[in-house]
Amino acid sequence: MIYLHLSPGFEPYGPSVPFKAFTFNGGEPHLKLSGPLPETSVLITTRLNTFQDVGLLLVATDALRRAGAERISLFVPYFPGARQDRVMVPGEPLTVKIYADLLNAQQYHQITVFDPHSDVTPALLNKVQVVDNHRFVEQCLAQVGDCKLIAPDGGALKKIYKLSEALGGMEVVECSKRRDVKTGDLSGFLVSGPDLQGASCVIVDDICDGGGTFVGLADELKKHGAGDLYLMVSHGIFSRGLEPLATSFKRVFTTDSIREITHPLLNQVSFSSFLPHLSNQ
Ligand SMILES: O=P(O)(O)OC[C@H]1O[C@@H](O)[C@H](O)[C@@H]1O
Repeated sequence: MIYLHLSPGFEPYGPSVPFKAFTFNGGEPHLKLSGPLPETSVLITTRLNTFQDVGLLLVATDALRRAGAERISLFVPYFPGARQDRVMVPGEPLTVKIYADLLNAQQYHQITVFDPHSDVTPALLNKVQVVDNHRFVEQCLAQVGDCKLIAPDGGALKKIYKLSEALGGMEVVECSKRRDVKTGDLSGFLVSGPDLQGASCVIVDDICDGGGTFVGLADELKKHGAGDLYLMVSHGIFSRGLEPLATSFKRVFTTDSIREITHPLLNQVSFSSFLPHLSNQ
């Protein structure tokens, strides 16, 4: 097995394929392998945040096949469009299916995704392997100590109970989002379950985008007497930066599935530490 790392930061574990990638002045992605392939089995690792990233992946896949690769697998920790996994109102696209169809057409030997937003992503992909968040959360919890797991909404419950079981039965606090009946906008949270007085709490979710969900939930947990608050999200988009989270959370944990970030509030776990476990796929 050899690697082709399309995104910086997913450090090679074992031999990797040298290549040069660039974008033509007109905006088209291009890539050239720097020599013959030493092996026919290749694992491509990549971040896919934009259609441009997908374009580079497709040209890389084609270049590998033309160079003799027979078994190409893909590791794409953050699956793009995964939140647009249903058409809520007429006129919307089903974005996750567009990406899934494009990748399925490449006939990868296996596609590995990390903690996808919902079951729709793996359902749409052929030959998919899902890496759950258990190892990531366990690694982060070692730095936090005794705490309760917070499920931010009903959709997160199934996953968080599996996580709790994997971690030896950690206590789960169930929360649910309250929405304005007219606009559907988030208006607050309901927190139910054990006494939180002075307890350290860890909110676990798949994605932090703007962070509004978690700041709102943190406020509610504080009203219930919670102690130190931590946030663990598999995919850190942080579209408003980390600052809005700084007053609510003692520490934020994420992976480098979206990009590499350095911030005093943040602990970032690199996928380079997970890649060894994928090398036999
Ligand atoms: O409040 P922000 O960070 O924008 O959004 C994060 C929430 O939006 C959902 O898709 C995620 O699963 C998470 O619950």
